[in-house]
Amino acid sequence: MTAPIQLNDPSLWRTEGYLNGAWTKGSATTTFAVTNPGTGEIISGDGLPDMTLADTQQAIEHAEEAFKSWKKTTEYERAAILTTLFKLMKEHAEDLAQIITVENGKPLADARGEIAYGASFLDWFAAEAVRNYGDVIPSAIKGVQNIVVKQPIGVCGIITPWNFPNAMVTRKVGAAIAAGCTVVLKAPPETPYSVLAMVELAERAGVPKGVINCVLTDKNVQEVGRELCTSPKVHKISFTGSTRVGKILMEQSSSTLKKMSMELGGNAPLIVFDDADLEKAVAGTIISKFRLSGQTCVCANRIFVQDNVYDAFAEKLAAAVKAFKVGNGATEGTTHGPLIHAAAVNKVQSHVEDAKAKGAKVLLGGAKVDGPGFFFQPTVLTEVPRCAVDEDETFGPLAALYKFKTEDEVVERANEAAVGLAGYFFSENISRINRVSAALEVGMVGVNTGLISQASIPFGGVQQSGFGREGSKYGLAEYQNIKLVASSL
Ligand SMILES: NC(=O)c1ccc[n+]([C@@H]2O[C@H](COP(=O)([O-])OP(=O)(O)OC[C@H]3O[C@@H](n4cnc5c(N)ncnc54)[C@H](O)[C@@H]3O)[C@@H](O)[C@H]2O)c1
Ligand SMILES: O=CCCC(=O)O
Repeated sequence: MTAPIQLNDPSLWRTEGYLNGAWTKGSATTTFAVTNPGTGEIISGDGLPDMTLADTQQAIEHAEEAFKSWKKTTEYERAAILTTLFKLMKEHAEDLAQIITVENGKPLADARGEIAYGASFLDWFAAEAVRNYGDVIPSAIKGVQNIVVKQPIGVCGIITPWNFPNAMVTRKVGAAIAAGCTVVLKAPPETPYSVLAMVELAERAGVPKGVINCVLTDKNVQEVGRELCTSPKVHKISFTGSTRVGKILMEQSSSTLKKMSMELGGNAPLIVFDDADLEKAVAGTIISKFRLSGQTCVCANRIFVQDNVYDAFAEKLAAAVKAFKVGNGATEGTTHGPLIHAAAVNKVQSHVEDAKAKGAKVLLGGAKVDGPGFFFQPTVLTEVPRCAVDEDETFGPLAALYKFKTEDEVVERANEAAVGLAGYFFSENISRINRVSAALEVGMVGVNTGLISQASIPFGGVQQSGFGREGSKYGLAEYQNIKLVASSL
């Protein structure tokens, strides 16, 4: 099938899975459709193959076979391939961004930003690969030398979400390749084309056959996931997605005691203290809350504002949100795109209705948008009481403003969530900045900023947001085993 959009390089629009260096439907007997959430139109023609359990088993075997030689490549060889892939991404950045927008819906400017972000992980891990240092440890046993080396863990099962269809792939696969691992990648059914385009570029960059394998499916996702988790040939699972699915994968992986990285859901608190610079706080809230129309795991979910600046902050925030241009991400000037599907729109609606029923006031928005595509009005609620938002991330464009009086009270509220991915606060008081940064029970804190994501930072959460860190100097270790070699001299 030809691409539904004009690409400079139409061969980036792949329509099959990828096993052992070959594009294939595998043993699929059915297909699944992909929808443009900005228009509601199906963009996948006759559909993509629903690959099967048998295809996954094959993919694992190919990855296991490829690992035998790939693990012996030098860090410099792997870094060179990652650098080539980085350059190819830059060269094809516009096509890759167009592909994201047509299947995910995000505005083109954001999609271009995601490609730059995604590419930065390849650049980062190319550099990390050649800094894969070991240790020499003083020995307590006379005549014995202790050397510690880091080795690739083996075949990795990688499961990525639709919200960053490109960057979640490069963040994981970049690290795996740098470490010397091979991978079986299960693409998200909502946004498979971005994943396939990256696999195509990886092939062009010289990634040998079997090192990256990609399974496509919607219908068989549970069987495919279970196989990745239970196969004794897979030594690592890296997952980004919901806490609900993360728990299933962890339970399934217990039979083989796999190493796991779990980047799960959040329910980020964002706190505006009365000593904040309100302009900074509004700008930070806009980026944190409304990035990708609220569909990032690090989006602010519960916005706590101190009582004596509450009205002023709410008014400024609503004025800024009113200026959004909501629409199809491919349309020039759109600042905020659709949600991924109708269920996502319904979830936002249910959170708004629940908050309203309990006493919240609608300052702006509050309703679905009629017409094609999956849109919800950017919404600001005030006087928000305890409600569904406290319990669950909305994953949509709803800014729920809670009022608080004291620092102690708000820190306790912020830490009530069972999850702990990101947290943000705004204050110009250095003592408070130190106290609150230390007190928030999250993996990542943004102070006077709503944007924290970069390749160089350890991305990840605590509690039910999962464990493991991606990117940064810690990211490579997720794909490595530490081995001691104690030798008699
Ligand atoms: N912490 C992070 O870095 C991060 C990043 C992005 C999204 N998320 C979280 O992901 C959620 C939104 O994404 P979603 O709704 O697509 O999540 P999801 O958990 O439903 O899906 C994520 C991926 O898991 C796959 N999947 C679903 N069920 C599976 C199963 N039984 N076995 C194997 N794979 C399965 C999906 O096909 C998809 O590829 C939110 O909770 C968000 O916070 C977290
Ligand atoms: O939504 C998850 C990832 C978002 C990010 O890396 O900033």
